[in-house]
Amino acid sequence: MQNYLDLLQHILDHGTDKTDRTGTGTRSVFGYQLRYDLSKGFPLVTTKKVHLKSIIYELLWFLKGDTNIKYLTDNGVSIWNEWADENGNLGPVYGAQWRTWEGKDGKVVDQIVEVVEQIKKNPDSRRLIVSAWNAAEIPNMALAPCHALFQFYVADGKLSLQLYQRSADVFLGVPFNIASYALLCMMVAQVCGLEVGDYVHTFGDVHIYNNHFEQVKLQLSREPRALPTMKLNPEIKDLFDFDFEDFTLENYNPHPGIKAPVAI
Ligand SMILES: Nc1nc(=O)c2c([nH]1)NC[C@@H]1CN(c3ccc(C(=O)N[C@@H](CCC(=O)O)C(=O)O)cc3)CN21
Ligand SMILES: O=c1ccn([C@H]2C[C@H](O)[C@@H](COP(=O)(O)O)O2)c(=O)[nH]1
Repeated sequence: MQNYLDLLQHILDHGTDKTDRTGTGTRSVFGYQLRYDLSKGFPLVTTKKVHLKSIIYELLWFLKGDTNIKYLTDNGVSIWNEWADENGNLGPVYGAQWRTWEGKDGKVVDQIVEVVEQIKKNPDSRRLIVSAWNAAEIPNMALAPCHALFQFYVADGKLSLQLYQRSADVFLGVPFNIASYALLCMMVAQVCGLEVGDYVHTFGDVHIYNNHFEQVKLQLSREPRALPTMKLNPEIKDLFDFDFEDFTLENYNPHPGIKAPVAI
């Protein structure tokens, strides 16, 4: 994960200090790209301990089309608590747009089902896209989608995925986002009978919050370690059949965790 550390250093060295919606302030750059060959290990940051359990439950929650935090909190995951209303609702965030995007005349599109079907039937398609950026619905969401759009690509029997993230909290959010989409690529590859290719992560405004500088410097003082391996239960042939128990992370030996406040 040296390229993640290079991104932290690049923002420190070349970023612009900007105000932001949360009132915290950030140092930010616009436009950057990370790439991981998923056959070479699972891209989980090793220079701090990352809580994979939260990442897996959040991804399963997106895939269910769920937008209420109850499923997360029932499983001990609190990362969305600050944004939910008194009933636990977040409005039509990721899960709703992925599974039940509402179009004209009440037509509902299940983007996940459709994209998996297209990967199987029409792997050379250049339209293998899922978008969470439903402009008309954004005012009803607790937070506008940060990981806004992703695209699959099939070549030489391998499935790649590229994410466009319009806004990225590089210390807290990005380690989650990288692992989450890498996992999604592996899951979709398995159910489509493909090998894994590259995970490509493209950023818009990628920033370090002003109250994360010390944590970032601590991370930059640490040496990255060998990547862990992620094993999926090979019996699972349908994307919606994955459960928490179907994921096994092996050989993850990170440096200790680093706490940081989240900007709300
Ligand atoms: N400012 C901000 N950054 C984000 O990364 C972010 C948001 N807001 N809002 C929506 C979601 C929620 N996400 C979050 C929220 C909190 C953590 C967090 O506090 N992580 C800690 C503890 C992890 C845990 O409890 O599992 C960490 O050390 O990684 C991570 C991602 C990602 N998103
Ligand atoms: O998955 C996520 C979700 C959110 N973030 C970060 C990016 C920004 O720091 C905030 C969102 O604030 P906006 O003003 O809406 O841009 O949350 C993330 O990194 N990853």
